[in-house]
Amino acid sequence: MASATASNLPTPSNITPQSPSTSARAQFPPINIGTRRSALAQIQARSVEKALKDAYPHRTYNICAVLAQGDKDKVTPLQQLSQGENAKSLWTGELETMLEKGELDIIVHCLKDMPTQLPDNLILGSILEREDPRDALVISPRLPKNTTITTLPPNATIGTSSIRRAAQLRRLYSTLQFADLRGNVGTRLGKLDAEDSPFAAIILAAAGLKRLGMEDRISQYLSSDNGGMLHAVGQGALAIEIRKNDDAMKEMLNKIRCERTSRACSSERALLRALEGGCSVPIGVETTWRGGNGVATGTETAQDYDKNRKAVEDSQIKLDDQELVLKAIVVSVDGKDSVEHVSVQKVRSVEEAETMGRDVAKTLLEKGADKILEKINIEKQWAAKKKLEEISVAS
Ligand SMILES: NCc1[nH]cc(CCC(=O)O)c1CC(=O)O
Repeated sequence: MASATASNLPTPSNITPQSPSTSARAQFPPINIGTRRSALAQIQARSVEKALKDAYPHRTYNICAVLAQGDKDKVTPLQQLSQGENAKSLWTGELETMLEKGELDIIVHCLKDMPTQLPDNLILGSILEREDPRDALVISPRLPKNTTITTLPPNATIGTSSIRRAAQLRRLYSTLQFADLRGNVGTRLGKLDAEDSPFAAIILAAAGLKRLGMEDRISQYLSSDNGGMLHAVGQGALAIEIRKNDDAMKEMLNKIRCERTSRACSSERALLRALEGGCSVPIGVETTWRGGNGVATGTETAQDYDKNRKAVEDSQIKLDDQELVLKAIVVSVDGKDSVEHVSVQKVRSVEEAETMGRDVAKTLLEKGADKILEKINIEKQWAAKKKLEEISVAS
């Protein structure tokens, strides 16, 4: 009889209790997640682990935090470190070797730190939803709380090792001074706050401060309409690097990617790739979305920024029908020469976004960015040559 047959089948009460996750855990090896060792890097890795866990709760995950070469050498100016063959793997070299060997399955990066060209057998597997991409002004605790980039004392020294940041600020605020400031976010804040600090303020990515829960240190959000600063390519977005042939991982990552961020950041990266800039070349960008019929967007004021961004993202207008606004600037190191361009366009895929980025690069070059970049490259070669001489004298 049907009922007798049915009662012979295993039911929840007569099988050995075993949750689906236990059996799956035995079946699948853990996913090894690589990251750098800073507090921020580890928070980022945990947020990716969480996103993966939510999407694939039956899998297990390990986070492996590795000390990068760029974190070890705190003396050589960044501009010189990013020279030659190994330039591109300064922050990611060790991790990439582990990924290639299969010791890791994914690496979590700040997209900003990822070179536009990856090793042959590795790819960018996924770009996650972007956090605030803007730069932020963080002032010394000795200055009045409402101090902004325009009300800093004359000749104030800004701590930053980013020539993109320094060049853009030199261009607009000629009295400001700049001094090298390296280390992870905590180190930089510590140097700003120290009794004998030479710095009146520093510039950091808002995303990093927000992820660290230190949003309250932000005195001013900088953007095209606020302080006249464009952020770095990919700033504020997390990216995952995987082995090119790891189809299973590609499939898994599809569940945690963000199409909007992928399109915006791909346009930025295509632009950078076409200009052949290394990480320290002064190229600033800003991508925002404009939602169809009159929905507000952009970067009108620091306060409106989040509101407008959310308004467009939550609007009924489909992503395909929204317009991507890509602003870009190339600045000479001294801030005296600059070329800007703004393009507004619907992009219906990552590929279309990349084409848009390349087109903007072409326009910038035609407008004179070629001369600015040429000069920077000559100066870089000089610095590299000097560094080589130093090394050969020392060894
Ligand atoms: N240069 C290091 C770096 N790489 C990414 C971030 C911030 C986080 C992000 O962009 O996602 C930072 C720190 C900073 O610039 O303040």
